[in-house]
Amino acid sequence: MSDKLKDAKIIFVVGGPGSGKGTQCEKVVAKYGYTHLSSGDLLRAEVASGSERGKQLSAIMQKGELVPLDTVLDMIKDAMIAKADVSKGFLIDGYPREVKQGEEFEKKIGPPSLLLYIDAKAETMVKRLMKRGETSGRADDNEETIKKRLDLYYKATEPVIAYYESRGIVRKIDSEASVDEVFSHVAKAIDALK
Ligand SMILES: Nc1nc2c(ncn2[C@@H]2O[C@H](COP(=O)(O)OP(=O)(O)OP(=O)(O)O)[C@@H](O)[C@H]2O)c(=O)[nH]1
Ligand SMILES: O=c1ccn([C@@H]2O[C@H](COP(=O)(O)OP(=O)(O)O)[C@@H](O)[C@H]2O)c(=O)[nH]1
Ligand SMILES: [Mg+2]
Repeated sequence: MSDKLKDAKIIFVVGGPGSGKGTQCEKVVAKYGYTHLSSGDLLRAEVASGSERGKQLSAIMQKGELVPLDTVLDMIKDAMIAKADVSKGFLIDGYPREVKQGEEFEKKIGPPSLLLYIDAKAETMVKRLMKRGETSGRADDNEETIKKRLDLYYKATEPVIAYYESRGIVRKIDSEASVDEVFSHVAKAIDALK
């Protein structure tokens, strides 16, 4: 476990593609001043840098597959350490994507105190992502890749929720309602932490 991060408050934000993780995290940042780290955003920043590693990542993400665990975890850890002294807490958005990622995170960084499970119907997620794709410029917001991301979510990521449920830290948030309505439930879950 990392020393600098040993007392850090950690919240995992897990949900399908387009469930609204990023949207809710922004609102948490505004209200609570937490540090928002989206594993997908970190990876996209690496791609945008044009580095050799970024090129490899881009190919994987374009297919909707998962990049190697160590790559993502190192990026998250570096970003957390950079903020450790000033952060009130960390929102880890879009990670863990599979149980193994959660286990490795805890070994290298520490345990989460809450897992926000942002839940929407598959149909809703597809609709939102197709709409977002009109303006997002994200190479993976297209019908074919969305389908693969969804399949992988159900196969690899849903088991993550069951894994943490047994530890009693999962709060399931229905994200079919309006953004503000959903946020009221997110805020309740965070307030209960203190
Ligand atoms: N009605 C409604 N729409 C939402 C809500 N949250 C997000 N959306 C819409 O759904 C789209 C996807 O939301 P994001 O926050 O980008 O979803 P995400 O879970 O971060 O998805 P990835 O970036 O693919 O990880 C956005 O463009 C929003 O317009 C919500 O609570 N209610
Ligand atoms: O821990 C992660 C997070 C993201 N990704 C890759 O980045 C893409 C976009 O992830 P993001 O969380 O932004 O979007 P979502 O999964 O919600 O579509 C995924 O499809 C994966 O290819 C990954 O491999 N590991
Ligand atoms: Mg996102």
